[in-house]
Amino acid sequence: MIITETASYQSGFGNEFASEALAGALPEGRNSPQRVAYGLYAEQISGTAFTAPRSYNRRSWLYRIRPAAMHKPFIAIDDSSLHNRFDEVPTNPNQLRWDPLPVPERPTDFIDGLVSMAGNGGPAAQSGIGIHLYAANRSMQGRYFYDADGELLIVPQLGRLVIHTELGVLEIEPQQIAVIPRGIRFRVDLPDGDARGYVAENFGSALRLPELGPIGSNGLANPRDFETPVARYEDFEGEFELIAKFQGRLWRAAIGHSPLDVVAWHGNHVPYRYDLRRFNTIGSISYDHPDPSIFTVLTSASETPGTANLDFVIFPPRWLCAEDTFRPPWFHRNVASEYMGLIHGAYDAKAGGFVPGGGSLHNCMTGHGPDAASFEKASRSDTSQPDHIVDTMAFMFETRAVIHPTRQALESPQLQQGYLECWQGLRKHFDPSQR
Ligand SMILES: O=C(O)Cc1cc(O)ccc1O
Ligand SMILES: [Fe+2]
Repeated sequence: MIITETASYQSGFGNEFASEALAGALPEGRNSPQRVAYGLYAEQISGTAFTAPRSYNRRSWLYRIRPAAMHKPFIAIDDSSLHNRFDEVPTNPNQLRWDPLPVPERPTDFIDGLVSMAGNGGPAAQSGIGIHLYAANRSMQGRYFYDADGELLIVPQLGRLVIHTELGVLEIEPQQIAVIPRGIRFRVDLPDGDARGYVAENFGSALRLPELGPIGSNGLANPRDFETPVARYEDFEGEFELIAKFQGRLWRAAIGHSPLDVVAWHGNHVPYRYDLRRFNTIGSISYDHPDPSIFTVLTSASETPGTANLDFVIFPPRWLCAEDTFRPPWFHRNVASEYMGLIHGAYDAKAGGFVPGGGSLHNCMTGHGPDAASFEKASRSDTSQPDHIVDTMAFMFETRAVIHPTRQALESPQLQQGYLECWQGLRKHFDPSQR
């Protein structure tokens, strides 16, 4: 079943939201009255320690038809391509690049279509990230999912997703993103049939907006452009399945009703969406290419100040006008590790080979930068004229720890064999007699 009604949203990032699908379902003046209106059950979901500082604390109160505890036992699923085994094969320092996953031919829903490519840390330590791809062609039917291991940042590249969550419905298309908090149950419909994209599974602290420092009180991703759904509930009974991701593997339990039965809720542990085309890009208007941290949409802090567990960074359309400057990304090595994907168009540091739906991995201290063709072009361009970079939307999952590719990523037919060739044509220009 595909539901195409338009979803409704509340605007803002990290707010204390409140929403009810039935008037009067939200208790007034307390969270857990002796009896909740309409015969609902009250249930709290905590996304941070009870005692986390107020500015970090995340929790929501849900008023639902049945409590989350009502389901049959979980049984392990052994053959899933979604997992967190980041130690299966030695991690090599090579520059790696993959072609897009093909959209499957046999019926595959969002959960079955997930393939783990790489990651670091893990759910037990509650730090690090998983990097997964999905390629799917049908809606989840009678199946619901939650991830106890981390928050999910979903970045579609092909096809729309209609994400029905406990707290309401999020619709996203390529160039929009959705974040589903740890533990929140959901199912995904694919209104266009074919769908493909990227998922960062964040085991660490919840994503939040970066500090703006000297930029001031506005800019980058503006808080009011984040949208959280209004309450909407399903009152369905049937022989359904609840899939949990717990400690790196999938578990299945029978459930006799839809767990998306929350009639009203309030709190700040909430799903949200954001349109990357709304990003207010800030860059150099004098000289030099700045560090890519200026493109941070969302960040998951680690215990070390300024050193993120995960930065979600985008490279949107923008003007380049820095003078006497090599304008594309410079050659560099980074103590942090960089997984990149391409949502739309082309990336200005790569003339070929990095295609929408594909991915690249440049790990800690691995040299990378523009390919030979992009270097030659940009080092000769007329920098007295501005360049309008259009038709592009690349992104990076940048993380402080090395990103380990999974066995299935390294054995994948999509792994490009000749990626390093893109730098072999860089010519020696050095001539000590010519300044
Ligand atoms: O490697 C990349 O293409 C990502 C990147 C972009 C940029 O503008 C500066 C540094 C960086 O790592
Ligand atoms: Fe880089």
